[in-house]
Amino acid sequence: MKVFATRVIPAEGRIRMEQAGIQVTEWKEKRSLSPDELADTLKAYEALYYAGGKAMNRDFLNKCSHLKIIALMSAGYDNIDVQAAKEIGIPVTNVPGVPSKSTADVAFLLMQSVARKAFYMHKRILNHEWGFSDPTANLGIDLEGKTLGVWGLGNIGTILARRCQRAFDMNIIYNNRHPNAEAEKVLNATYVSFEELLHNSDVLSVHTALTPETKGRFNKEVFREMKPTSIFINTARGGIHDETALYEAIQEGLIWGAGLDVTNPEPMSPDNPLLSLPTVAILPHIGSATAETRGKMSLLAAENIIAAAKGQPLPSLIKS
Ligand SMILES: NC(=O)C1=CN([C@@H]2O[C@H](COP(=O)(O)OP(=O)(O)OC[C@H]3O[C@@H](n4cnc5c(N)ncnc54)[C@H](O)[C@@H]3O)[C@@H](O)[C@H]2O)C=CC1
Ligand SMILES: O=C(O)C(=O)CO
Repeated sequence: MKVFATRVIPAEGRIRMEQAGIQVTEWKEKRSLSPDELADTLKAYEALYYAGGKAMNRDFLNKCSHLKIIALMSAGYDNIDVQAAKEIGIPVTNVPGVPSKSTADVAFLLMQSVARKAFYMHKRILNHEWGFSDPTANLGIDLEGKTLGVWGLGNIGTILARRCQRAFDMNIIYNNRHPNAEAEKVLNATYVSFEELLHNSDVLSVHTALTPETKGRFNKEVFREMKPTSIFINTARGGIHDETALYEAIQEGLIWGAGLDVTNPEPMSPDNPLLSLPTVAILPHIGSATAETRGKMSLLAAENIIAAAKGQPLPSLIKS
């Protein structure tokens, strides 16, 4: 089988495929191929190893109907029209659960960074503005004993909740499509309505997929319902929050601050006013970016390709 990868992929995954006799070609340029360029390129391949790039809509998928598999090297699959792929007959796989711990760690990092204005303090040092002598200056907020609200208590949200409980003895509330009895038992977490989540969270962390239902959900009206001392965290997808509304909400004191690993669009412009706020911490979508995790993600994507080449059941086929 001949596989085309949309980016240079971790060696673990590439070597695993090569050992299985699969020929892997990687797109090595920094710019992403346009959908038309990618569709043209794929005429010479039987499988797509998607490690990032442009969104794959029905029109694109129609042009690639010969593919035996599209293997995503991500847990999220909002970048592809899975329903269209199913109708066209292209199986799509992802890497569920593999990036969870590393991504929860980034949410954990962001909430502490916002609470203590860490990114802003770093910028001040670079600007020769050390000036800590005033005891009322540079004040952050403590997380100990506060309430973490998780929107979407799945793989990542559950790990974050456990981290917060162990490190800061935080109380856990959550809102999900369905109550999660197992998590409630392990975390002593309480299921609440979306409105209660907004009203009662000191830190509100978003962990739902980006879907038509979650898109743009965190708008000005929603931020208005949150505590003025609260921290908004999003490591899921930038499309879930409205960035202008988020900036205004912090400026107007509707919420205390925000930590984002995902923005809308990506990359975020360096001129975005959010970057100038003391209680904001922004990272360039590095949730899963550790050597260990990316290696494991690349391996599971490779295992899906190998299974497709052998005509075996796919380890992590997206069913919906
Ligand atoms: N920043 C990064 O590098 C990474 C980001 N992600 C993002 O994180 C998202 C979550 O990942 P996982 O925790 O593995 O997914 P998951 O599927 O295990 O958990 C998502 C949870 O959200 C709930 N949910 C979905 N729609 C909802 C709604 N409208 N209202 C309430 N709850 C809803 C689901 O029931 C589920 O419990 C992914 O979809 C992906 O977009 C994932 C990995 C890395
Ligand atoms: O896995 C995902 O969905 C990501 O966003 C990147 O790891």
